[in-house]
Amino acid sequence: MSILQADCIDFRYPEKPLFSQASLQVCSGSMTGLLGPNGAGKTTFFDILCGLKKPDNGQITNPFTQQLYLSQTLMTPPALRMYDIFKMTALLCSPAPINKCHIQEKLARWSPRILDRYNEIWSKKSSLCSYGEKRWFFTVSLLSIAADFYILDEPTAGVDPEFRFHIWQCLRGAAQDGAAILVSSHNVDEISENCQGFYMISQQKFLHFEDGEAFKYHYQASTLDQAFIKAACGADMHKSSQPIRP
Ligand SMILES: Nc1ncnc2c1ncn2[C@@H]1O[C@H](COP(=O)(O)OP(=O)(O)OP(=O)(O)O)[C@@H](O)[C@H]1O
Repeated sequence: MSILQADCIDFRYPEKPLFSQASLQVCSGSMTGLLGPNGAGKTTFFDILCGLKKPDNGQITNPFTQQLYLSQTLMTPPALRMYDIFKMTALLCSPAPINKCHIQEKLARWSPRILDRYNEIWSKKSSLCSYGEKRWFFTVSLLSIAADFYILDEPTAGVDPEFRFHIWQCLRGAAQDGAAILVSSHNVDEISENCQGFYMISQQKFLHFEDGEAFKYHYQASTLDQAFIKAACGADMHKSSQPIRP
């Protein structure tokens, strides 16, 4: 098993410290979640992992050789069709030529009921696609490009429940095929249901939880959202047993 290891990462913007001695692991063949309130630093951390930003201190050991990063915002040239945009993306980031049959073969294994809609969006002009359609189309297309490490920044944001389901099916399929997946979301339910463990950014650290129950237990919360709010407020359950009421 290959493991990406981020050790004791410190990072600050001039006006804002984000990480202090923050550590995290991502293993091949599994999905790891990253949760954190708005502005906690999820995107910044992904940028650090991809070498787009340098940490002030700490070390990243990354054994993966082919990594793909789906950023939070998608901008597509309105005049182009979705397949043209995907082909340009694949030219830039796929180690081998990739065609539609190749993508369909993977989607048929991972989440077959997505295929009809995928084919429909494939030939649609980008200007005629909704944001949610673009989001799920590029997420599942990216997963069909061969890589050993996928980083996805809020892939399900703005996507309806049916296509959120397909996205998670495809993520699960890619992990079962051996990839390491690191995925962020604000939806604690979907992260805890789908990931094999997750990290919550709290007090500039990455706190690891095996599952949603452990998360609720740690924050003495009755719901996952309540646990999230307590973590976001920086409740330190080792120092205080005072519950923070959302
Ligand atoms: N280049 C920059 N210079 C200064 N501050 C920045 C810069 N980029 C981001 N920030 C600030 O750093 C903080 C973390 O931003 P980041 O986008 O990493 O958070 P996030 O956890 O991904 O947020 P969200 O959940 O809203 O997407 C924010 O307060 C943001 O305003």
